[in-house]
Order: sequence, then structure tokens, then C-alpha cells
Amino acid sequence: MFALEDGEYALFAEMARPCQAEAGQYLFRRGESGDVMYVIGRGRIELDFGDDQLRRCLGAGACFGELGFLIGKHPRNADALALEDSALLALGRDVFETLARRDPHVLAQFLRRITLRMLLNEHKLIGRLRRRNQALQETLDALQSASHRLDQSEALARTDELTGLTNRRGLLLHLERLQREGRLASHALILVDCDRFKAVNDVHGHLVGDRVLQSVANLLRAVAGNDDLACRLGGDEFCLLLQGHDREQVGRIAGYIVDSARMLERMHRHPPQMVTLSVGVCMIDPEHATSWERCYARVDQALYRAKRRGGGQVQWLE
Ligand SMILES: Nc1nc2c(ncn2[C@@H]2O[C@H](COP(=O)(O)OP(=O)(O)OP(=O)(O)O)[C@@H](O)[C@H]2O)c(=O)[nH]1
Repeated sequence: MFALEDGEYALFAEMARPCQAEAGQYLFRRGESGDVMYVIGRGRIELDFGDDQLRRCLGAGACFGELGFLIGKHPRNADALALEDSALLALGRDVFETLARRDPHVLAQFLRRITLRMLLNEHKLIGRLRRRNQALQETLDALQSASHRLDQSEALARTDELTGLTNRRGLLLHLERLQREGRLASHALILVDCDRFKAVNDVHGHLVGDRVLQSVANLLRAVAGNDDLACRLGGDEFCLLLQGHDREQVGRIAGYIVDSARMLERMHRHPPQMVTLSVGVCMIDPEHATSWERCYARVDQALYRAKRRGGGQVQWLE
């Protein structure tokens, strides 16, 4: 703790105004303007710098509030509270001037020591700020990587593992958004189901079955534009949600899907890389755009008709 030397204390005592502070009394508060320095003759004073900075407790011989004394009126940067009944010396600017005239050597010594103390305090403060900055940076990094991991796991939860297409959950979230924004009615729905897919698994095994599902996914991905969404709903069922196409364009796209699948199915049979596809199509009209279940149920009827008629074809909702 910085304390006055005996000679300094004796000299200051000659010129200072003695004062008392009762336990619990504030000598000054943070932010108040002041130009008096205090030297503790007896008792204990606590300096509270606020925020999370350490409180400092000073005893006999210590001085505080020295900036006001050195540079004149100055906002206090701490609360000064008497922890017990204390006796102090109060030194104002007038004392500074008198000291400078009467004993410049003692004043210069005092100034040198007090400047050193302020420098040390400043270094400590800079060190603390650096550590706090580093801790903040680390917290920020941790938050960023947590949010990145969250984004990744959210994206994963919306993606079908086998094909990389959006899964049913992702589709439902997408539809919810479209419904909220009142944009579902400008869409068309193409429902796609593999024909006799179980036989592929039974005859050639699940790995070949998986590759066929991946080929269907690739076909839908190739057909989907930037605003469209290709999904695997589960098992061997897929769908394509098309945006902003008229009925003729939707029909052409559905026909292209069925024709391409048939061609690929003929080209690669041992082992199969594709199966024929049954496709049900409907334009989502405003009347049915309020519920995905109703849209799905309607287009499923069309798909069912395509199945009943032997598969490998497109059927529209009548
Ligand atoms: N390889 C593989 N098979 C799957 C996967 N998911 C579901 N399946 C199989 O897909 C088959 C679907 O069979 P069904 O619903 O009877 O369909 P299907 O044989 O195509 O019959 P139809 O639709 O009437 O033409 C079942 O045998 C499931 O076990 C998967 O991820 N990989």
C-alpha cells in the first residue's frame, strides 16, 4: 500500500485541514467533481471503483483522491467510504501551491512516488482489460462455433441422409413458411413413387435398392430449379414442389421425370440403377393451399391412379 513517509506526513499535517469521517460516511462519490486529496491519520477507508473492479481498503498513512489535488477539479473515479470512525487530513489546491513554494523538494518526491503508483495502477488496469477482452473474445468464439454447430445440426435434421434431399421434416417447415407468407397457392406438387421397388431389394439387396433411391433423387435434383424443392418423403416416395410454373410447364416436367426414369431403367438392368416411376400431379389452388394434408391427399389420389394403371406414367388430379 502506498503510504506517506514520516517527513511528508508531518509537513502535510502542518498545512492541511484536519477532518473526521464517521463509519459509513462517504467522503466523496464516483463522478463527483473534487480537488481535495485526503491522507488517513487514523481509521480505514474503502475505495470502490465500481463494476467488477476490486475494492481497495486503505489505512493510516495512505492518501487518496490525489488527482484532484494534482490537476484541480476532477471527477472522482471511486466511492470513498469510511469503514470506521476515521481522522483525515484534507489537502486542497491551496496547499499544493504553498507546498510548491515552501518545500518543492518534498513535493517533487511525493509527486514522483504518486506518479509511479498511478502508472502501476494503470498497468494493472490494462492487464485486467486485456484479460477481460481475451475472455470476451473466447466467449464470442465459443458462441459463434455453437451457433455454427446448431445451424449444421438444424440443416442435418432437415436433410435425408441417404439422398441428401430435403426430408419430410424439412418439407413441412418449408410449407409452413410458404403458408405463413400466403405463397403456397403459386406452387405445383409432383408426387413420385418408385414402381415395384420392393422387388429390387428382394432380388438385388438393399445396397442396390439404396443406389436406385439415390438415382431417383439425382433425377429430381437435376429437374428442380432454384425456387423448387426436391424431397424424399420416406421409403421410395419423393416429391417435387415447383414454384411459378403454369400447368403446361408442370406437365412437361412431370413427363420428363417419368420418361427419363423409364429410359434409365431400360439401360441398366443388371443390376438395376433405376425403376419406373409413378407420378401424381396437381396445381395447388388457393382453395386447397391452406393445408398441406389436403394438398397431399389430393395428389396422392392421382398417384394411386397412376399405380393402378401399371405405373411409369403421370396422372393429374381430376
Ligand atoms: N434399399 C432401401 N429400401 C428401402 C428404404 N426405405 C424403404 N425401403 C423399402 O422400400 C420398399 C417399398 O415397398 P412398397 O411400399 O411395397 O413399394 P413397391 O414395392 O414399390 O410397390 P408399389 O409402390 O406398389 O409399386 C419396402 O420394401 C421398404 O423396405 C431404404 O432407405 N433403402
